[in-house]
Amino acid sequence: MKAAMARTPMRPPKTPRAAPMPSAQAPPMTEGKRRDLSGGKQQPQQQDPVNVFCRVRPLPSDGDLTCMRVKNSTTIAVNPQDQHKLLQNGAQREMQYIFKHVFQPDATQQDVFASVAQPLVENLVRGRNSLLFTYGVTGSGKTYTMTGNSRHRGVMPRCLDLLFRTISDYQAKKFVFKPDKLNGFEILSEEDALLERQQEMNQRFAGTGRFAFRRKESDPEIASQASVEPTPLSVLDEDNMYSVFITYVEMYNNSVYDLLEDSGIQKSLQCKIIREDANHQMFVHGVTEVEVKTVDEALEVFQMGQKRKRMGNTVLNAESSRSHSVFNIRLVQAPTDCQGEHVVQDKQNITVSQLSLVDLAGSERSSRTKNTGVRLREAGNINNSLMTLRTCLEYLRENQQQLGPNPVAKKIPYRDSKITHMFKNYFDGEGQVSMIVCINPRIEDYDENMQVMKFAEMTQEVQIARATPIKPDLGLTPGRRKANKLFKIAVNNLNELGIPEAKQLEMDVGLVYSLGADFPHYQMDSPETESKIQELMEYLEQRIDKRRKLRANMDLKCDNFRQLLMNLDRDNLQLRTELASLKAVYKQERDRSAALENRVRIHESSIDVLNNTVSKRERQIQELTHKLNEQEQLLSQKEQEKEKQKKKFNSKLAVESDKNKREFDQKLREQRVKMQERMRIKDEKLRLVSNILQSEDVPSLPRSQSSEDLLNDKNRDRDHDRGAFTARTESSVPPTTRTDIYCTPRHGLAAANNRHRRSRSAGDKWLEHRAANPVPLGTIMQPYLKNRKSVTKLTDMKQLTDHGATKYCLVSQEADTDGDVETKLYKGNVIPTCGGGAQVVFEDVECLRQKSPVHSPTRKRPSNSNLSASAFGGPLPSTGLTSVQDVASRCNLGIEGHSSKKSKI
Ligand SMILES: Nc1ncnc2c1ncn2[C@@H]1O[C@H](COP(=O)(O)OP(=O)(O)OP(=O)(O)O)[C@@H](O)[C@H]1O
Repeated sequence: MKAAMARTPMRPPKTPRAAPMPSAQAPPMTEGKRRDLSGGKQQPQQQDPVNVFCRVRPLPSDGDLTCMRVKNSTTIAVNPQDQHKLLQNGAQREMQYIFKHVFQPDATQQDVFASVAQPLVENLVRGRNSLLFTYGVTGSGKTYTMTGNSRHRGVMPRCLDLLFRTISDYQAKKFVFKPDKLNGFEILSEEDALLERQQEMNQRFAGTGRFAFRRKESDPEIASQASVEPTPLSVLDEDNMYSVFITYVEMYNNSVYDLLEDSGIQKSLQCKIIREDANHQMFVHGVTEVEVKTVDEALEVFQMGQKRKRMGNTVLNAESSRSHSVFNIRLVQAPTDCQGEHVVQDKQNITVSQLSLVDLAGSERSSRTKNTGVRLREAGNINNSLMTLRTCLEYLRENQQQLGPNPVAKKIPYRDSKITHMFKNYFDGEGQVSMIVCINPRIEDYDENMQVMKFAEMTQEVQIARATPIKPDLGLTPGRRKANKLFKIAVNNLNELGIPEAKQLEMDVGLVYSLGADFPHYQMDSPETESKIQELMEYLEQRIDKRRKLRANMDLKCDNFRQLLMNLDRDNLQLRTELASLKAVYKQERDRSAALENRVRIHESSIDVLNNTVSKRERQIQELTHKLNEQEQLLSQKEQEKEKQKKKFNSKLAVESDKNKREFDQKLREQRVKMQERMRIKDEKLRLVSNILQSEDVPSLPRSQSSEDLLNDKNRDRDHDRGAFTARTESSVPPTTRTDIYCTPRHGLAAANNRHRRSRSAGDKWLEHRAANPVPLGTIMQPYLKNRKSVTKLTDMKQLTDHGATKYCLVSQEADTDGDVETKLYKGNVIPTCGGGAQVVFEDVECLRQKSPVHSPTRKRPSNSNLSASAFGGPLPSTGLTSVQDVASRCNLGIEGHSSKKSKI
C-alpha cells in the first residue's frame, strides 16, 4: 500500500505502446499488428485499450462513512479516513484514479448503458465481438449494474432491447440459422426451417419444449424491463437477415455449467468443457443455444437460467453471486439473395458476432464475511479465479510493454481459471473489452477497493486488437431488401384498392431500382418513399392491365390449342392402333430374322471349320508334293550315278579281263611246260616202280613215296593239267613235305610237320565245309580249328563274310575197297576281293587216314563209292582224280559264289 501511495496518484491512461510485445501464447506482434485468425497473414490492425469504467454505488445506509469521492466524469479520488490504520503517521494523502468514465452514485442505469454498452451493441450489429464484465468487491453493485431489477433495468436487458429494435424488421425466420454444435451455424432451406417451426409449434401445444415460448401475457417484471424504447441503431446492414441466439453459463468452483441445459429428470447440471473452434474462438462445448425473436423471449430465457444460478446469503450481501455468470448474446447475419427475399444458402457468408456480458462474483475476505463450509470454499474459488484474471492481464500488459531487441514474453496462465480460459481469445485475439469497476464507497471496503482500483488502472493499459469483420461481397445490389419492402407495400396498397391480381405479381426489385438510384437512402416513412410507392403502384397497375390482356389472349390461344390438341389426340389414337399392328408384324419379322441369323451363324461356323480343314489338307499336300519332288530328284541323281558307275565298271572289267586272260594264258603255257616236265619225271618214276614191282624186290622207298601216293600225285598233276585246281593251291604245298602230315596207325604215331601246325592265332575264324553226315574221325590227331563254324552247303559267298571267317577248311572223305577211310582237310585264307566277294587261297592240305581192321593185306586202289552219299550228297567218282575235281568244283561254287566266271579258282 505504501508503494501504491508513493506512486503518482493521478495518471492518465497510457496510450498504446509503440511496440507491444506478444503474449506467451500468441505469435509475436509488432505495432498495430496482431494475429490474423482467419488467414494467418500479418496485416496492420488497430488496437484499443481495455475500456475501464468506474461506477460508485450509493452508500448502503446514510450513516456509512465513505472513502471515495468522484471528482469528475473520469477521475475518482480515494481519501482514507483518520481512523484507518494506514494513516497512523498522520499524513492524509488522497489517491486519484482516472478511468474512461466514472459514474456518480446517482448515475442511472441508462447512463451506464449509453456510455458502456451501447457501443458494444453497435459492435455486435457490425459483426464484432465484445466483452463486458463487472468487477468489484462483493455487494458493490455488479449484478445491479449488469442485470438490474424490475424498476431499474441493467445493461443486459437494455442491450437486448436495443438490439431487437434495431433488427426487428430484418430478422430471419426462426430456424433459418441453426447451430452446428461447434460454435458455428448452418443455413436451413425455407422448407426445413418451416418444418422445424412446426415441430416447435407442436411442442408448444404439448407443453414439452423447454424453450417453446408461448404467446402469453408478458411477465410484469420482464415487461417493465423492456418498456423503454431506445432509438434503433443505424449501423445495420439492411440487406442482411439476422437471428439472435442466447447462451447462459456459470463458472462455479472453477467448473462450467450450462444454466439453460435441459437436465431432464436430473436435478444437478452437468459440468461442461471449454473448447476452441475453427476460428480460434473459445466456446463451451455442448452449450444450449436458444434462438430468440423478441426481448421478452430473451429475458424469459435469462430468467430460466437465473433460477439455476448459484446465489447465496452472506454477511455482506443478501443475494450474493457465488459464481461468475456469462450471458452471451450471439447475432448471426447473412446476406439476402438478389430479390432481397431469402438468405443466400451458403454458410460461408454467415457472420457471427457475440456480446459476452459477464457478472463476476465479488472478491471477499473471509475475515469480513465470516464464511465457513461451502461458502468459504466458494469464496476461495472466487478469489482464486479473480487472482488468475488479474495475473493474466498483468502479464499481458507486461508482455505488451516490453521493449528491446530480445523481449522475454511471460507465459500467460489463461488455463488456470475457467473464466480466463473462456475469454482467452479476446485478450490474444481481437474484439473490444470493457470493464465496469463497481465500488462500494464505504470505509470498510477501503482496502479491497484499493486492490480493485489498482487492478482496474493496470487493466486499462492492456491493448486489444480491434476486430475488422470482412463482409462477404456477393456482387448484389445494395438496397434490395428495401426494394423488396417497397414492392410489397405497393402490392398491398393495390390489393386494398380492390385489385386482387396484385397479389399474384412476382417480386421484381428491378422495377423498384428503375424508379431512382438514390432510393436506398430514403427513410421508409419519408415523403420521397411515399411518392416512389405511388409511382410503383402505377407501374404495377399498368403491368396488371397488360397481364389481363395477355391472359385473355392466352386463354384464346389455349382454346385453339386445346382444340388442336384434341384433333391431334384423335389422330394419335389412330396412329397408335396402326403402330400396334405394325409392331406385331415387326416382332414376327424380327423373330424370323433372328432365327435366320442364327442359322447363318451356324453355317458360317461350319464353313469356317471346313475352310480350316481344307487349308490344312492343302498344306499337307504341298508338303508331300515337295517331298516327292525331292525324292524323285534324288532317285534320278542316283540312277545317273549308277549308270555312270556301271559304265565305268564295265570298261574296267573289260580291261581287267583282257589283262587276266593274257596273264592266265601266259601262266597256263608255263604250267603246261612245267607239268609236261613233271609228267615225264613221274612217268619215269612209274616205270621204275613197275619195274620194281615186277621184280618183287621192293626198294626202300620212303613211306610217303608209296605207289599209292605217287598215283595220287599223278592224279593231282592231271588235275593241274586240266586247270581244275589252282596253281596257287598246289604251289603252297611242296611235294616234299606232304608226306609228313600223314598219320597212319600202321606206322605208329603220325609225325607232325611244322609247316602244317595248326594256326594258334586267337583271332582266326574257321569255316568248315563238310559233308552232311561225315564218317567220325577215329584218328589220334584231330584237326585244330578254333572258332569253327561248320556248313554242309556253301551256296553264297555271304556265308563267308557273314561269319567273318578268315580261314576256310574243305573236308573231303574217301574210302577204298578195303574199308580204309581217308579224310583230307584243304585249308586256305579267305581274302576279300575288290568286287565285294571273297576268294580262298589254299595253302595247306591235311590228310587223316583210318585203317579198317578187316581190310586185306593186299593193297588195293581206294574206292570212294561207299562214301559218296555221306560225304558229298551224291555218287563220288571212283578215282582220286575225280575226287580232286569234285573238291575243286565245290570250292568254285562255295567260296567265290561267282567263281565259275573266274578263272583263278
Ligand atoms: N447503483 C446502485 N443503486 C442502487 N442500489 C444499488 C446500486 N448498486 C448496488 N445496489 C444494491 O446493492 C445491493 C447489492 O448489490 P449487488 O447484488 O448487485 O452486489 P454485487 O456486487 O453483485 O454482490 P456480489 O458480488 O456478492 O454478487 C443490491 O441490493 C442492490 O440493489
